[in-house]
Amino acid sequence: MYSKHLSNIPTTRISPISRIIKPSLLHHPTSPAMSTKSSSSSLSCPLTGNALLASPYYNKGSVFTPSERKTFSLNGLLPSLPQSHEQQLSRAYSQYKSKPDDLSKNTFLNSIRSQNIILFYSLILSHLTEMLPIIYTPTEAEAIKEYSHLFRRPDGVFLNIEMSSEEVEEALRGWEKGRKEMFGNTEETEETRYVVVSDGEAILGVGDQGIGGIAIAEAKGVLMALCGGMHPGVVCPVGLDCGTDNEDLRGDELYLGLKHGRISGEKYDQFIESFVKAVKKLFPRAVLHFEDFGVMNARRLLETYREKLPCFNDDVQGTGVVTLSAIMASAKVAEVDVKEMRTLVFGAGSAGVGIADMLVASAVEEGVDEKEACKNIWLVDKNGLLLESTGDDLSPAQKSYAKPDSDWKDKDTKDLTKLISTIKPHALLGVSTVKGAFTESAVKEMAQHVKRPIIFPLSNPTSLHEAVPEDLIKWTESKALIATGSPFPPVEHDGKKFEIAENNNSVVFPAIGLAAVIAEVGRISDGMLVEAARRVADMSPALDGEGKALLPDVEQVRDVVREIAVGVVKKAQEEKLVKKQGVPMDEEKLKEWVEERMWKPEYRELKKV
Ligand SMILES: NC(=O)C1=CN([C@@H]2O[C@H](COP(=O)(O)OP(=O)(O)OC[C@H]3O[C@@H](n4cnc5c(N)ncnc54)[C@H](O)[C@@H]3O)[C@@H](O)[C@H]2O)C=CC1
Ligand SMILES: CC(=O)C(=O)O
Ligand SMILES: [Mg+2]
Repeated sequence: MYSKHLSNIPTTRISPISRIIKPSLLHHPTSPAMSTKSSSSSLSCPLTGNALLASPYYNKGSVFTPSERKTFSLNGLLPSLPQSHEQQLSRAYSQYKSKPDDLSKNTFLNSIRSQNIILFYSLILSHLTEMLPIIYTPTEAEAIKEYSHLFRRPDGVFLNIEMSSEEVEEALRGWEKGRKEMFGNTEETEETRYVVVSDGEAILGVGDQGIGGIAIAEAKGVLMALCGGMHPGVVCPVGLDCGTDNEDLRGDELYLGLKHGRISGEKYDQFIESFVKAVKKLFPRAVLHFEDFGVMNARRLLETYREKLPCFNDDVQGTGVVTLSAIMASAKVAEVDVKEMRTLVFGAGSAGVGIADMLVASAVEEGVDEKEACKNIWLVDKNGLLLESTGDDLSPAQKSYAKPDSDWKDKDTKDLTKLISTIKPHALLGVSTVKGAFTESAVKEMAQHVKRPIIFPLSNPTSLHEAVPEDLIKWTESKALIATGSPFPPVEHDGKKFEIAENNNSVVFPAIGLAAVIAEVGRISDGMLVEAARRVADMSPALDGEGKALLPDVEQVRDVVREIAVGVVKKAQEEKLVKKQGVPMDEEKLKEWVEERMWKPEYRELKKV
């Protein structure tokens, strides 16, 4: 299945650097980013001398050619001998390796990003499995906790709740002006196309990180370029500083954000409204990505803005999509019909309800009645199973899943093992941030009722996983079908190897974002999201044999992203949501069209403006 989708991609023009970067990333050495015209191999550069060396977008460091050194007044500003991109990568990699721990590696890579984006992205793409956990979960969570201590230079827009709507607009306008000055307004980076925003309240499982939350917006923006092929110059990270309830941060004299408690209610809503209005006004073709908002806001904001502009909540919808795809793949392996599956979601917060909703959306697409679909999903939160009697304490989104109390009279609604014994779920999904919550007794109970227990401990970072794969394999005698929120190495058991899929929204949001941007969709529909999940499930390696991962390997993320993006654009075409003119209808042509719009981190010859 996997190869069916990935085989017919033409391999063309392999540059020498293909020894380091996968050939599939080098198909279009001169590819444009967001433009419909193909660009020439050169790039117009408005800068010279030290200003050029200081620009991460044009800087090539030791790779500047003799003629570029002459044209751009660089002679004397660099050591004499020009080197190749490969040599530069090799030097950067040995510097990276010399760093003593993961956090220092994270700092090192971010420092490269602020010096030279081609080097940064090409280095990571050549060591994706090794470096993704350093720039993303789990290490990024540590970096965010230390944000105010590690801070060197800002990247993105810092907005705070005390700003008037005029000031919010002015700050975003200032960002756009600086961006245009930097790029000299080239065709491929004409305007901001993707805005990632976080208010820092629920960061990667490590809670309220205040203004440090801007770093998750940066990291997700980096993944948009790295995995999604969005030109890094059209991505705008935004941090919304609304105060913090994290006492440690407030007590830290180096903390860089507002030192009062979080402001909520009307003032918060007005602040968000002025931000979204300014985004719509200043970046009319942008897609807005919400990241790591608190449980009281994530869903609510998505519902408020979903019909007003193309926007997306990654924790709710991205997690929902990737989990749905792993469930679809597991269902094929376990030979159960997804529509009939019983699912217990442990942790009924943003991610938990998002997953439940995606399961329902997919069942509805298959013709199942929405209420019936909800009956097959049980949500458990810190006070136990969600019941109708808990009504007032439940959010509107949670209420659809609350079970009638009459069905649960005399039954335990709190203990996980007992819940499993009553529900007999096919799938158990953990998004609770409770380390070790999937105990041996709970897992063994599950394995008594279904042939292939589908168990996904998805909480991040790694230290918060509800169970570790090794135990799940042992407790179920290798029957469990597993996916985890952060990466895990394969498990060896009884002489067999079991690959563990990383079920992280990073596989899907770059594709959904890319598709939404290049096709200029009016909104992001449930149909588009379900199609994204189907595309990923069709590429599941687990369909090719026992022990293989449920989800595609991270090393193939670019190819996978392209396939998903094609599906999403096609669905948007069916639903008449595509505003961009001339988007091909034919699948093969569409594939090429998407590929041509994926930015790749390769040096281009610089020419004077
Ligand atoms: N793998 C992935 O792609 C993603 C993973 N996550 C992870 O999922 C976790 C949850 O994230 P969010 O939903 O955004 O947070 P959230 O705070 O909205 O939800 C967590 C929920 O777990 C509940 N909970 C706490 N203790 C519990 C207990 N003992 N039993 C049952 N439920 C309990 C909380 O009351 C809350 O409703 C985090 O660790 C996050 O990093 C989130 C998004 C994507
Ligand atoms: C992966 C992600 O978005 C989270 O853990 O919040
Ligand atoms: Mg998140």
